[in-house]
Amino acid sequence: MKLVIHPPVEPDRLARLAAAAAPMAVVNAADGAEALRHVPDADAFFGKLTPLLLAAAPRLRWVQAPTASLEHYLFPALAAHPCALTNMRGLFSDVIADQVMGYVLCFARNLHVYVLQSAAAKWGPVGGEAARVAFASGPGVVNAIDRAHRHLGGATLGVVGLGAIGREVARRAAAFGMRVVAVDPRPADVPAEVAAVWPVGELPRLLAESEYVVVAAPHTPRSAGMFGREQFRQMRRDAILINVGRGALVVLDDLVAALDAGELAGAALDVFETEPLPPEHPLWRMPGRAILTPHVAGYSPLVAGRHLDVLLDNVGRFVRGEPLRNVVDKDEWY
Ligand SMILES: NC(=O)C1=CN([C@@H]2O[C@H](COP(=O)(O)OP(=O)(O)OC[C@H]3O[C@@H](n4cnc5c(N)ncnc54)[C@H](O)[C@@H]3O)[C@@H](O)[C@H]2O)C=CC1
Ligand SMILES: O=C(O)C(=O)CO
Repeated sequence: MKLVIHPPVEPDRLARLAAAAAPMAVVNAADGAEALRHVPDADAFFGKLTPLLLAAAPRLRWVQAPTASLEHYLFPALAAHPCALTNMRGLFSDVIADQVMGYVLCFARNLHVYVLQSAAAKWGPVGGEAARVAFASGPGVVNAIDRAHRHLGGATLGVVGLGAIGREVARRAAAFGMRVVAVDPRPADVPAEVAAVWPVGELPRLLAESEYVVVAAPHTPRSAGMFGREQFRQMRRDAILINVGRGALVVLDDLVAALDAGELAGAALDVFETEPLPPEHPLWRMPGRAILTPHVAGYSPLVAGRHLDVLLDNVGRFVRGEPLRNVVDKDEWY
């Protein structure tokens, strides 16, 4: 048996992989040519399999993708191939959900605006001039400053894609007292904290009800462009869109137009149609309404170890003929 790795992994990871794979041979291919020389008798592949490599690998029974997302790894010939495909989903769900709650808290409490004001030594509550009053609220009086600062308790958060990330978001949001609803074509292990899960056709209902809409779905042919002007018009005018799934799901020109038209109140994006987001993009000039992070929601010191654990676990399972972890249902993607 043979496992081909390409692009190559670092020597310490290779040593651990080789130990887990024994007696399967492991080839850490330095370049595409070396990978192509070795795939004809490969049983397993880890890394970026290309259509050329797949066509040259008649014995392949397992492909492990190095990411959770598959738009750069899954192509029609691989989707039609009988080999098992596994991915890295679930490794960063907790830390991504933490970041989502960070966005939610920023918009609820204007923290991102106060960070900008702190840098400029500016005192002034969002929603009004309060230099004259220490605490603006009075008994029974709801003023503009009150209205500009939101309660999370009782607010509705809609999750689009109730997978590993979506479920962690749901648990955290519920802990803040939020009501959580979701759409997902194949919901599984739905947490008790989720009030309702609907099919994707019910997206307009989720958009109409949610103050916060969290996109945590993969980029598939069906989800591309899922959020355009029509969907923004279905959102509440005070809604915040949060995208930690994939950039291709949200049409950014439409988002900018919708923000300008006041069809929604703000957006927090970690992923973009084009990464890096070009410096001339209008979203960079919407402070207060847009929080932009450079595809970092999945980073933490724990993730590299979890990544290696999945790889070692799956290599061992493959050698022993046991069911693999994180098997992808290719029909779900194509
Ligand atoms: N921002 C970042 O750094 C990261 C982003 N991601 C992205 O998040 C995505 C989700 O990751 P996980 O939750 O771990 O994956 P997962 O596979 O556990 O969950 C994805 C969920 O989305 C659902 N889904 C599929 N198509 C849908 C659609 N059209 N509408 C609504 N739901 C749909 C699936 O049924 C599944 O329940 C990944 O595919 C990846 O693109 C993943 C890791 C890091
Ligand atoms: O694994 C993925 O899909 C990622 O986006 C990692 O950051």
